[in-house]
Amino acid sequence: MTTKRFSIGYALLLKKQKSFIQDSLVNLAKERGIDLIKIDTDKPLVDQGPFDCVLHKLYGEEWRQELREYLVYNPSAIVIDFPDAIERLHNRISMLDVVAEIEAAKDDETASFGIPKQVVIYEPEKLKDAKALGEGLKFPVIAKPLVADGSAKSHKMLLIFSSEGFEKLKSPTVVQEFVNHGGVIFKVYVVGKYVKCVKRKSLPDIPDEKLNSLHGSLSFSQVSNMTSDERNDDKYYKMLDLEDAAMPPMNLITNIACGLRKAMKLHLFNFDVIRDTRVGNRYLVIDINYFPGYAKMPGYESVMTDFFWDVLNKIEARSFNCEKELMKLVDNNGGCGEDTGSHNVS
Ligand SMILES: O=P(O)(O)O[C@@H]1[C@@H](OP(=O)(O)O)[C@H](OP(=O)(O)O)[C@H](O)[C@H](OP(=O)(O)O)[C@H]1OP(=O)(O)O
Ligand SMILES: Nc1ncnc2c1ncn2[C@@H]1O[C@H](COP(=O)(O)OP(=O)(O)O)[C@@H](O)[C@H]1O
Ligand SMILES: [Mg+2]
Ligand SMILES: [Mg+2]
Repeated sequence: MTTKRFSIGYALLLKKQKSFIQDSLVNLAKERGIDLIKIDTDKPLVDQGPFDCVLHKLYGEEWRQELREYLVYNPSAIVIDFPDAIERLHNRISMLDVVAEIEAAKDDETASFGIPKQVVIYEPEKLKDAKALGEGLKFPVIAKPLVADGSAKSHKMLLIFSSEGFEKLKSPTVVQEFVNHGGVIFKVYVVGKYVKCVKRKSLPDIPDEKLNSLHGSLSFSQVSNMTSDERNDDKYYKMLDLEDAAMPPMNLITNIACGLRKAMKLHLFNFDVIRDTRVGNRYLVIDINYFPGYAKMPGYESVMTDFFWDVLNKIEARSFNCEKELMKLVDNNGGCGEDTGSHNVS
């Protein structure tokens, strides 16, 4: 008896291909009857395959059209994930708005979650002092580029201690309250129903007493991805032991992960969480990333292969079908319809 083989076409930037498409993943998937095949982005997608599934981290209207056309000619194919759903993660305001959508229903008695106070500034050059930021925001703050499109620029942040620090801001920016969190962030990787939380080093706390002596701003980028050499240069990181940091309650993390997954209609993402040390049992979501660096997740090969298998064997089918319905609605009406199918997924 021959068992059916499946094919997954992947369209990823070279950097992502190098980190994600490792031999260990390709071989494990192959053993489970799944062939991972590179999509040639210089050729029309419809001329390639046929693929049972398309996995991608590419953006832009042209690519969206290619996916649409592919589904017209291959109506049974599955696209992970739908570009319209990914899009909200390219803006640091719409990205975190979704947390409020799931907030009320999911707090439990022992811990709560939310997002830090933040405002969006479209013309930062006109910003003179913190009062213009409105009620409730106080120094220090972090300025983050509004656009989170994966470019190096979109990861460049400024930690601002006083009004002079605003002088450096140029493009539309989210100004977010810096929350002391013990120098540790929790990265929660979501792959379909699978949820994995890991600890990473973050920015050090800024004690109130120290704030008076700090002025202007300090720039930084992708702290949690710093190499150990970079960190070893810094005495704060030498002192900080990740092992000592307590993990957040797993039921809270799983609730947030499931809530986000359903609300965003996405299957592949991670989110960064910090523990507000002023409160202790309050957790703040600060960042959500589409298709993050899964290869850094322990045992990523089997997690991804299990997910692919579930998708291809239609265990995850209803939520994907829902996205296809949405795609039709977008085609016909230029807008999104109601979510009808993703709530069956736990
Ligand atoms: O490259 P990696 O493995 O560090 O993964 C990056 C992610 O790191 P993480 O898994 O959260 O530690 C990274 O997460 P952060 O934004 O640094 O929290 C992003 O997801 C990044 O993608 P993009 O630049 O926003 O498109 C991810 O980059 P790409 O691999 O998608 O280019
Ligand atoms: N509100 C905040 N309070 C304290 N630290 C923060 C806050 N927001 C971000 N950080 C720190 O800055 C880092 C980068 O911010 P993040 O929003 O995750 O951007 P990126 O998309 O570049 O990862 C985080 O990993 C964390 O170390
Ligand atoms: Mg982040
Ligand atoms: Mg990010």
